Amino acid sequence: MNALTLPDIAAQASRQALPLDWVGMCGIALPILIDGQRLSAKADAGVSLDDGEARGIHMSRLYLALEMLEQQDLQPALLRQVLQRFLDSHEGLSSSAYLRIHTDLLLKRPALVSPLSGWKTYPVTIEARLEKQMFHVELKIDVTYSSTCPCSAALARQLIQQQFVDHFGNKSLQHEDVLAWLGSANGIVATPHSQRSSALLQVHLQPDVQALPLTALIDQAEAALGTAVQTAVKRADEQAFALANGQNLMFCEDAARRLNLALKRSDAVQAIQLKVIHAESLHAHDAVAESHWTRGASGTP
Ligand SMILES: Nc1nc2c(ncn2[C@@H]2O[C@H](COP(=O)(O)OP(=O)(O)OP(=O)(O)O)[C@@H](O)[C@H]2O)c(=O)[nH]1
Repeated sequence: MNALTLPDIAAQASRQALPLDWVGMCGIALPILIDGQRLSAKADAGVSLDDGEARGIHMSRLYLALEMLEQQDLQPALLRQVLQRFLDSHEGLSSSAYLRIHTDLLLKRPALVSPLSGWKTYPVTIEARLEKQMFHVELKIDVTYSSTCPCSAALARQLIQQQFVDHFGNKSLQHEDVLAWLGSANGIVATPHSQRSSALLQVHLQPDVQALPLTALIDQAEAALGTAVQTAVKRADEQAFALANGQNLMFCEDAARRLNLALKRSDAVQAIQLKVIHAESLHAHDAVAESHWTRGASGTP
C-alpha cells in the first residue's frame, strides 16, 4: 500500500452537519523559550470547525505549526504567527484559532538578608486566540506568599498583655527583667497563625503589547503582597521574614485589594481577574477572595 491509497477519514463529509467551537489536541509536549530560558511546556492547540459538513480538522497541521515555538523567544508576535498558520492550514474550515501553553517559569530569587539565592517556580499559562482577525493574549500566573491573620495577631497580643499583667502586676518594673521576660517563651505566650497562600492572577493584555510581561507582573504582585515565599533561607533570613510577616498582617480581602491596585497600574494590562486563596492553618477550609477590573475606554482605571 502506498501513501496515495491511505484512507483519509477527516476529508469525508460529516453524517451530522454541525459546526464545533474548538477542536484540537491538549497536552502536547513542547520545549519553549521564555526570556532565553529553555522550559518544558504542554500545549493545547485548536481551531473552530466552522464547516459543519466537514468530518474533521487536520490535527497534524496544528501539531507541526508548533515547531515555530521551539527556537524563538515566546512573544505575542510569535503566538500570532502560529495561530495564523493554524488558520492558513485550515482554510475554508476554521475562522478561529486557539493556543494555550502551560509551563513553570523559573526565577532566581535573592534571600532577604544573606547573600544567597535560589530558584522558584511559577506555574504560568499563556493563552492566545485569533478570532475574526482579532488577536488576544491572556496570562495566568500562580504566585505563592505567606499571610498572617491580623485578627489572630491582635488576639495573641491581648494574651501577651494579660501575661504581662499576671507576671509583673505586683512587681516594680526593672528594665532587665522585662527584657528577659520578653525573650522567654513564658512572655510571648501566643503566636498568630500564618499560612502559605496563593494568588491566581489572570491578566488580559493590551492588544499592542510587544513582550509578555510575565516577570514584571510577578514582581509587581510579590511587591504588593510583601511576603513572597522564600528560596534559600538562613536564620537571618528567617528572622527578616518573621518581621516582614509581623509588619504585613493581611486577610484574604487585603491581599485581593492590594493585587487589584498593583496590577492595574501596569500599562500592559487590559483587564484582570484574580483569586487569592489563604489555605488556613486555623481550620481545614480556605479563606478566598476574588476581584476583577477592566480598563475603561479612555485607558484609565
Ligand atoms: N480529525 C481528527 N483526527 C484524529 C482524531 N484522532 C486521531 N486523529 C488522527 O490524526 C492524524 C492526522 O490527521 P491529518 O492532519 O488530517 O493527517 P493527514 O491527512 O495525513 O494530513 P493532511 O494531508 O495534512 O491532511 C490522522 O491519522 C487522524 O486519524 C480525531 O479525533 N479527529
